[in-house]
Amino acid sequence: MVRDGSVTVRVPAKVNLQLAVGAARPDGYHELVSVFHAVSLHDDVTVAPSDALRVVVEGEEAAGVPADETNLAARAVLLLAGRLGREADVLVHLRKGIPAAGGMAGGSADAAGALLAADALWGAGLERAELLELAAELGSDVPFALVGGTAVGLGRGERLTPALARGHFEWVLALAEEGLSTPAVYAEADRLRAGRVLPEPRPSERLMAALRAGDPVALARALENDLQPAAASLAPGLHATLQAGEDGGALGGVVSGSGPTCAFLAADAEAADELAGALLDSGTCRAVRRAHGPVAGARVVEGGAREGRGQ
Ligand SMILES: C[C@](O)(CO)[C@H](O)COP(=O)(O)OP(=O)(O)OC[C@H]1O[C@@H](n2ccc(N)nc2=O)[C@H](O)[C@@H]1O
Ligand SMILES: Nc1ncnc2c1ncn2[C@@H]1O[C@H](COP(=O)(O)OP(=O)(O)OP(=O)(O)O)[C@@H](O)[C@H]1O
Repeated sequence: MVRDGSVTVRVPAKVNLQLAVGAARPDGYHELVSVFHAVSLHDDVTVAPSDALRVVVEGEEAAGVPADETNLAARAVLLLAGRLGREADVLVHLRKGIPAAGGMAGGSADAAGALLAADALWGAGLERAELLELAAELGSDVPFALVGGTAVGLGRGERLTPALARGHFEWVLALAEEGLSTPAVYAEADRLRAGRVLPEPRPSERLMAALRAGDPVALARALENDLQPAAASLAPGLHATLQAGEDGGALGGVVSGSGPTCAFLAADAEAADELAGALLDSGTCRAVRRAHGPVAGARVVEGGAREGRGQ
């Protein structure tokens, strides 16, 4: 939905190629090494002048997304307006293609998109570093949605360094019937690992080498996620989905972030199409999406004077 004076930003979903989770910190967050990878599944966030802050949510993945001030995109607009000392009098329109509570950072993507769109609409001209700082206040995954590509996140995931990566990867995403709550999955991981001495999370050398080489076979073998046992403990159907991906010819598969979406790597576009069909036929998921990565972070696609600003 585009109207006069509006700005639309496209924001990608993410898959975590590696998610190494350390011990819980005193602030309740876990120390991470998160290798983020932006994929072509996306949301479109449109911000337009209005008499008050309003939220409208549409699109094939709109179910379960709040259309009020608790929406992360609305919180982003309120945060930026507060920083600028102005009213947040805009209509925020979300077209959701990223599943909610799916482990693909859909809410974070919308927050990043709303920040960039409102910045452009209001002509605020924030520096990239300022936008990244506001993004980190909104959530650990929000800075990456601005940056995109493939990047390593440290700390609680918000301190980003671009990864040396080449090539283009074909993904098949298996979407689950029910979402999973991110805090609940971290809490389940703590419960499952109670009493164990946890090593400090470190970037996987073989994953980094696979990315540098642009080698999908090596990348598929290196996918790892410390939250996977916790996600599968809360959603036991994930075992069958992962097995169906393997049986359907995936090079490798992993639960994305806190789940329950499963991400499978395919050798090429043709293999990905076949795998998508096999996963759908398996009856182990609600829906299947094809995607490729890496793609750019949040970028203005309509309206606004500074297209591509987020990259
Ligand atoms: C699972 C991931 O998606 C992987 O990228 C992220 O770690 C989650 O990022 P997010 O949804 O942006 O998370 P936030 O909104 O910052 O935090 C939500 C909740 O997740 C848990 N959380 C999040 C990040 C982190 N490093 N440790 C945590 O324990 C905390 O319970 C926190 O209260
Ligand atoms: N714009 C939004 N899109 C989706 N969910 C939102 C949004 N704003 C708030 N929410 C709420 O946040 C919850 C988590 O949503 P989100 O889609 O970000 O989860 P996620 O993809 O699992 O997150 P992550 O991968 O960052 O852990 C939803 O269940 C919903 O109630």
